[in-house]
Order: sequence, then C-alpha cells, then structure tokens
Amino acid sequence: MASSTKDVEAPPTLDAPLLGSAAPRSRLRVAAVSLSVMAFLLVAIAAAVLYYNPGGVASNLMRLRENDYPWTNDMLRWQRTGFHFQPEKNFQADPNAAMFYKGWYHFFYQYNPTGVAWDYTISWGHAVSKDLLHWNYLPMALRPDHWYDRKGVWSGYSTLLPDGRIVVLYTGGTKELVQVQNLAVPVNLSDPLLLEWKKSHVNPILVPPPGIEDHDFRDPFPVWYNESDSRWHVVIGSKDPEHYGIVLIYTTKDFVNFTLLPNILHSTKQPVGMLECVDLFPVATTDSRANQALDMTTMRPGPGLKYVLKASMDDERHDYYALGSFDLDSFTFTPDDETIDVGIGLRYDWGKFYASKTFYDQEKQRRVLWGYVGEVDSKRDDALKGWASLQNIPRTILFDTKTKSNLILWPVEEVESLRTINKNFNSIPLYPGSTYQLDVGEATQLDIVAEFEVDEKAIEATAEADVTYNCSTSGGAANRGVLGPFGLLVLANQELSEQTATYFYVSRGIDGNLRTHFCQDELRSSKAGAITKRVVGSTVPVLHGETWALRILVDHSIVESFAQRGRAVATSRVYPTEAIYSSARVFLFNNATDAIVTAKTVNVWHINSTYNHVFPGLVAP
Ligand SMILES: OC[C@H]1O[C@@](CO)(OC[C@@]2(O[C@H]3O[C@H](CO)[C@@H](O)[C@H](O)[C@H]3O)O[C@H](CO)[C@@H](O)[C@@H]2O)[C@@H](O)[C@@H]1O
Repeated sequence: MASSTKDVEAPPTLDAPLLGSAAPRSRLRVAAVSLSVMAFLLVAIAAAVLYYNPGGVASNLMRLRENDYPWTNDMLRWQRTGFHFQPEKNFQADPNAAMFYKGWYHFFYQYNPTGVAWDYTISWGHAVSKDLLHWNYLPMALRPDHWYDRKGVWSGYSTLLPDGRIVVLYTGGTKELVQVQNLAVPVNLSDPLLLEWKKSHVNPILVPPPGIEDHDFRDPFPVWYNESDSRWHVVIGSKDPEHYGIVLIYTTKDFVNFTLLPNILHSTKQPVGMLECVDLFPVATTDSRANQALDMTTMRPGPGLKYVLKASMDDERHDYYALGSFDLDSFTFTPDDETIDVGIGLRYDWGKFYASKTFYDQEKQRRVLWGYVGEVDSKRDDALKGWASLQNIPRTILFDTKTKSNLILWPVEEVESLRTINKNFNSIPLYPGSTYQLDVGEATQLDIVAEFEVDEKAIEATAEADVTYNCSTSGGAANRGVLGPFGLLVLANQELSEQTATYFYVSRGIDGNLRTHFCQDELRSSKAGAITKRVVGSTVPVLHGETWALRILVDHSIVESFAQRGRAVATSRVYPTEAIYSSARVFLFNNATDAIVTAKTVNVWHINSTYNHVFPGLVAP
C-alpha cells in the first residue's frame, strides 16, 4: 500500500520560450510587441476577474507558478464542506464565543467580509442555529468603524450576565495598531436574533497598562463573577519582557470602570510567548458529576473539581491546555504538573486547529469547544475557491475519569442525527502489509467508528524498544514497525496514490510498557503541490483491556479524528485531486511487519449535508 507521493508535472508557464529558430529583427520586434500586448491583456483580464469576482474561479486566466495545480471548478467546488460551519465566501477565523439565547445558539466569529485572508477589515460575523449544525447567517455584529477599532474588531467574548443582560468585550486595533479593549451590547434584548449591536460611547474601556507592549494585550474574557461583591474578573492574554506568557486580571462591576489586580492568573513555566484567546473553566473529576458541565462564572473551586487553563500560542500557533487548580483568594491557576504547563504539554488537537474557545451551554448542561481550522493550501488557491478556513464540528469537553490525566473531546451528539446509511463490518483480519477496502459507496461525508485488536502473541513477542518513534518525524503510514501502523485510509483513490492515513503505531518503551502513538499522515493527501503536508499526532493512553479505538469525521477537505474516545484529536485539511466525488474510497490497513490486527467492529455512516444560508428574509452579511 505504501507508494510514494508522485508530484504532478507543472503545466507550461507563460514564460516558456515561444520562438524556435532565429527570425529577422523586424519580425522579432513585431512579435515582441504583440506578445507584450497579449501578456498585458491576459494579466489585466485576470486581475479584473479576481477584483470583480473574488469568489469566482479564474484558473484559466491566472499565471501558473511552478507548484501551482491546475484546479478545475469541479475540484474546487468539491472542497467546500457538507456539514461544517462556513460562510458563503471570504475569510473566517477565531470563534468569538457562542451562547444559547432565547432558543437560538448564537455563534460569533472573526470574519473578513472583503477577502480570503486576514486584514484590517476583520469584523465579527454572526450566525444562529437550533442544533449547532444548521446555520443561518445574520448581518455582521461588529465592524471596524471607530478610531479604537479602525484596524479591526478582533477577538473577545460574549457573556450572558446573571441579570439577563449580554455584554461583548473585544479587542480593537487602533489606527496606530495599539491593542485596546472595547465594550458592545445588543440594542434590543427582546430580539432572539440579537440583530443590532451598539458600541459603548466610553470605548476604549482599557488600554495597555504600564509594562505591557501595545501589541501584547488582547482577547478579553469575563471569566468569573463574585456574587459576594458583584465583581466580574476579566482576563486578558499577554507576555512579559522575558517572553513568558502571562494572563492579566481586571475586576469590574459595570464593564466600564476596571481595576488591574497586582497579581497575575498565571505565568507560563517556559518562555512560550504571547498567549492568545485565553480560556479558563472547571471540569468535574468524579464519575457522578463528570457528565455535568460546569459554568465557570458561578462554580466555586471545591472538591471534585479541576480547572483547565487554555491558551493559543502565537509563536507556534497551537492550542495548549493544562489541568490544575484555581485559587479564588489569590486568583491564580497552578498546573498539576509544571512539566506539562500551558504551551509545552497537552494540546486540544494535534493537527490544524487554533484560537479556540469554549462556552457553557446551559440548555444541555455541557461545555462546548470551537476552534478554527485554517487552510494549508496557497493564497492563490484560496482566491480561486473564494473562501478560506473552517470551524471544527463543536466538541464537548469532559475530564477523563479513567486516565485522570487528560480531557475528553467528542463531537456534539447532534452530529449523530445527521447519520444516514450505515455499513457495519465485523472481525476483519488485517494481515501484515495489507489493505481492505470498505465498500461504502461515495466516501466524502462520513462518520466512521472503528475498534482494533492486536494479536496478543505478537505483542508478547515484541521485545524491540522503539522509544524514538514520533508521528511528525516518522515518515508516516509507509514506515513499518513490528506492531504498526494500522488504521484507516480516507479520501483515498482506488490505487491509494492519494490517501489520508489515520492510524495507531504501537511500540514498547524501555520500561517494557506498550506506548501507543496516534497519527494522521497528510503526506499523500493530495497530488497537488503548494500544500503543507505533515504527519501530526501524539501518544495516547490505551488502558489495560481496551481496544484501539478511532472515530473519524470526513467532510470533503477536512478530516477530524478522535483516538480512544476523544483522549487525543487530530484535524487535517486535505485537498485531494483524484479521491473526490464518487472516486473517494475508504480502506482499512495494517502496515505492521509482524502482527495481525483485527478490525473488531467498523461502523461507517454517511452524513447528511446541513445548510449554511442567510436567515430567511434577511440580506446577506
Ligand atoms: O483577528 C485577530 C484575532 O486573532 C488572533 C488569534 O487568531 O490573533 C491573530 C493575529 O494575526 C495573525 O493571525 C491571522 C489569522 O488569524 C493571520 O492571518 C495574520 O497574518 C496574523 O498576523 O492578529 C493580530 C494582528 O495581526 C496578531 O497580533 C495575531 O497574531 C487574536 O489574538 C486576535 O484577537
């Protein structure tokens, strides 16, 4: 199954020599002039098409560079997802919190209404849903239209106050690119859609305090409400002069007057840089309460609780979390284990996933996580598609009461209501070096749940200590070991020359214990160049007696994979050129050299498409 990536030959560029033998000077001059005119016209037409129709496809007119792939309209159209949230066109990024209000889930997100990349017109997009899956776009909630947000309405948070009011705190980029904090509120609280928003006339409500750089002060988040003195605690991410990430704390009663506390919530143990989109929330650690999510704003620290501090690392652009304790008196977070503090330990997702935030869903008493999944193709390809970035399928968050060392992230239960045709496979033996095609028809929108067992005798016979294995440096699914890799190939063509592999690689450590690596290999996900392709993943705990379990959501250009029922997650953006439409297949594989792996059960559901459309009767945002 292991064939190497074959790069598609680049089509000839307009620079290719057009003249063969020597020609008279006058003819050359005429030819040169005509060529220049033609070239100028082509460039002008291409520029005009892109300017007036940024969402359109201009593949025939654009100048192809060496690595550019000659996408067709059909190929690009296929990359749009079927059941993920995405705006009709242009660029989206950070989820700016969500809330359940008067029967609707409201979702706010960083949105550039004018192009397919981030720029200073970045605004707050707004959409509502009844089920977190079918979305109605509303007019944008906030645009950059004041001096204090002239260079963008950046990230922040919307909070439902105990008295029923709603406040939005957000960072504005001023004309001079100073990061300031601003306040906005809905105009009409009786409107379930919260269509109109007004910014406070006292904005900005906060400017960078002494000692904090103008560009290191962003993403405010009202984290805690102290009922005894009616004060809110608002945290803001930053970094200190030694490059350690820090979280500042302000208190306020009215979201207009703020007091900076002398202490900080947390300073990272390593110099990991600026902390973006900080989040802090409790999780229940006992079985009886594990299924209840807890509202940070009212839940006091106490027995049976742990706290999660999460930050997005601006330096490396990954979302890290740490488990620890929270002391209300000193208002500090202390990680349980300093060696896996924020920025150096656990991650929500080992693939492409950033700037996430959670919200407490009081309707279903759960904590829900959203992050944005950016593009890894070229800016040119985004321009051709007319859109860029996705939001992941919202995930519930719980503490793992079995391992007691990590969170469990799992797609919200509503996704299961989209499942249609189900194919079930049982007890399929996978011999070393084999693949097995799952006959499921068109394999572009799937929910796959699989459990594997590894031959006990092979495990016992494996003495080899493979301590250096690491998903990202392993070379991917083609690299064979005694007990792995084994798993699934999704968005694969029949020849397997295009495939995204999600798999386990089991090895023995020097302590004699088994270690399981959970990886996602994008190296052969597309024959197109100009795409970042990596092998992502981490180790994942597999407890005694457990099978190796995978769940994979496939939705055109996004693959979200969950190992061991959500202990580790990896998300990839992929851009197949052949494994699309009815040519997309799914396979089981075992590339171990010495172990027979059994696919104990595999359930494959087709997933219905959802809608993302303008709210009926309203105009496009
Ligand atoms: O949109 C601003 C908010 O986004 C955050 C976290 O994503 O900061 C991002 C940041 O800009 C970078 O991210 C862009 C994509 O999200 C990227 O396209 C751009 O080129 C990057 O500069 O925004 C500010 C301003 O540029 C920069 O300091 C960040 O790295 C969040 O912290 C912001 O509130």
